[in-house]
Amino acid sequence: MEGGSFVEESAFKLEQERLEFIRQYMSVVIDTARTSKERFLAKMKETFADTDWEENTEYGQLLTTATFYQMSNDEWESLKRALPKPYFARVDFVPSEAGQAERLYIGKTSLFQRDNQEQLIIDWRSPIANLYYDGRLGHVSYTSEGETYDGEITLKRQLMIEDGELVDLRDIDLTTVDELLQETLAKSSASRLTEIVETIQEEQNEIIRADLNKPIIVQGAAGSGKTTIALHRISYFLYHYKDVFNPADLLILTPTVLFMEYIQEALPDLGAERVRQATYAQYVEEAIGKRIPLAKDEKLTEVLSGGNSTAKLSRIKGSSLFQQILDHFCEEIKSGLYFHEDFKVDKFKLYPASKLNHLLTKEYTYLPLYKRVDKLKSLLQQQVKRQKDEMLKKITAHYDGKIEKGLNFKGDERKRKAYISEVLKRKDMRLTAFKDELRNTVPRYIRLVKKSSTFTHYKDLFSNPERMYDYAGGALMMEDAADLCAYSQQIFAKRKYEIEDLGPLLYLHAKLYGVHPDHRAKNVVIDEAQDYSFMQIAALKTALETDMFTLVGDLAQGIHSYRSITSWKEISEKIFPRASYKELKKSYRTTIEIMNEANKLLDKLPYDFPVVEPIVRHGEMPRYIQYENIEQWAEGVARQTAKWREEGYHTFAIITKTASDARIAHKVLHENGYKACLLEEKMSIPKDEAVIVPSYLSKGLEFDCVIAFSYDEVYREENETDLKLLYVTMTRAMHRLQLTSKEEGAFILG
Ligand SMILES: Nc1ncnc2c1ncn2[C@@H]1O[C@H](COP(=O)(O)OP(=O)(O)OP(=O)(O)O)[C@@H](O)[C@H]1O
Repeated sequence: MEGGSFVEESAFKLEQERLEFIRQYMSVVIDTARTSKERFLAKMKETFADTDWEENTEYGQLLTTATFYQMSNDEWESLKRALPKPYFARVDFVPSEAGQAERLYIGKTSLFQRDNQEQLIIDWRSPIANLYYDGRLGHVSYTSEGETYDGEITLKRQLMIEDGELVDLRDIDLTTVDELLQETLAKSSASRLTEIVETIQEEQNEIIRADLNKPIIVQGAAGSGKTTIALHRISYFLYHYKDVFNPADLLILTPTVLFMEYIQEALPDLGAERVRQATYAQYVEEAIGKRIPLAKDEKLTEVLSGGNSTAKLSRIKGSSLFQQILDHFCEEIKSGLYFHEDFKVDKFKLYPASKLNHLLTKEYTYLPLYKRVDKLKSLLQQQVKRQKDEMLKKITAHYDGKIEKGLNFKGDERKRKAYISEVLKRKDMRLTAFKDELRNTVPRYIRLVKKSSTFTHYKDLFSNPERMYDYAGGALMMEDAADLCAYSQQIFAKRKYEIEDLGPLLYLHAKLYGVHPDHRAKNVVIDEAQDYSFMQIAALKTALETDMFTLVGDLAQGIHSYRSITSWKEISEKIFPRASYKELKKSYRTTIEIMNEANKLLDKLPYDFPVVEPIVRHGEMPRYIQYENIEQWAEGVARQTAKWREEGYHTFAIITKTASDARIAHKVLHENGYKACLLEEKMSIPKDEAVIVPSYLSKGLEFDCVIAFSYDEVYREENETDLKLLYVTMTRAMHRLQLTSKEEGAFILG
């Protein structure tokens, strides 16, 4: 323990004793959770053989209640996980009403006494735990189940526990800077995202605990904890709705499979391992139930080399205007479904076409288009069933009447017989035909409605530029409509689609067929949301039939802005009008020196991005290095990373502008005997090797030390995407950053 006044020492000892007891108690609870009472008692005696626990009635009582501890498997698992570090903070709270001080120990999972519900450890997600994150010493209040509780915090203590041992404790008063946060941030990264429950900051806590029944949009600076906070919000959500919500109904959308791997390890710690994860493309395939072959996405590379003639077309396909176009298109598809003939069985009119059309267009509007047709089909089937006997009766009565008349016929006997036999024959034929109709009329009638697949309709949309122009209602130039159609048809001809088609395809599918409930999610978290288009997000909302979204992103890192959003305004106004909007301006990842340098790039962007405030943590100044030849560069990398390793850093990345320089870096390092792994979209990040990664794939990731590398490709100030990519590159570094290039000025700054 550091420091060492008498008071601190005795406090330390008391905390140590409590920790020891709680850990023993937890072990017993864990071990005996599923065993019988007898075994529990034996185990208890054995465990506490040397403890004078019977003397202490409080502890004695506590132990006997452990036998009644009924736990779910999940609780049991999380208790096991919590054993090395059962809690991390203590808050002493004196409620205004009862006046009795409560000692609240806050941990990752709760532990309570079954008989009197006393909380031995309070889950960080519980309402009262908010006192730790939100409350200062002195008067405070918190809300639980709609009720507000007032009181006073008399002590707020951080407890550093490692492998079951209390290592240090720190009391926080009004003036204390958060040393624990500083220490945590100074540590080396593990190439994996971790939970941060001990050091969640107030601005982050507000987002985690924001109204769970409302969508939320978060604009957060690079390294402000967006991904981390989004995962903690999921954990908070699952905790609060654990009795009613299945984690599999929650979906996290990540930019790449690589990123999925990156966040994977934080999920179990947050009790969110069963949450679904997918990329947008994967999800669309699942929702539509078909594989969608995608053309190689070379747009970013084109943009970076100063081109991309199709950027405008990408933007159109992702815009709210395109949603309007698709809505008009669906209207047209709908009018193609109108019934023109009345529905009849035999000679009986069971449903006039006008009534069916009314149901199709006015009554069933809550259903996707083809689902309405399915509903009409079952309606007609029911109608047939209901009226069958009546119709049968009428047909029979008709012929029976004729037979009756025949029987009474007073003329030629031969003619009478022939007449009756003819009537009987006709009756027989009609009844046979009637039975056949009963079975087949509905399917035959419904078959008049021509159904086509989502893909067929989608391709059809691009077959007629005039029609597209009309749908746009003056918001699209004829020339653009023609380009859009010609360009898309060219891709379709190769039996491919492009990324930009995914949103419209999902939207159209949702409108025409709907998404099966098994493939829907009730709550969605989108990370790197700035890289999505309006259309992609609108399609998701329509397909999932919910607006329960958490969107986190950073517009300054919007490297696909030629096809994605450039402001949150339209998203919040047109898609999520109920959403709350929050901003995170502090960066927890990077040192002041690195952040200040990266901030210079924001100034050069044509937007009003706020300057990012780094949390006070100093490091070395980023270094710009010009190498003479590439072999010399490779040697430098080997030397530098070895030095960084000696300084205690573990994760290193060589970040290039695009894949082409990444391949060069990989080749030359390999030839010079340096082991580094070239990261591609579908790989996971190795833990003990430096990685080489193009900037756009490095989004969301972080490394202790970053070497930016430019060989053939330089960053140009006049190109917005270049500025953003360099910003992404620089903000991946937690502690050290070097920018290495063949040419001077390759990194705009320096
Ligand atoms: N309150 C905190 N306590 C400790 N560490 C934190 C805290 N907030 C964020 N961090 C750390 O800061 C780093 C950045 O977090 P994260 O990756 O979630 O940020 P981000 O906003 O998603 O970044 P980017 O937009 O650059 O991808 C992580 O290492 C995370 O653990």
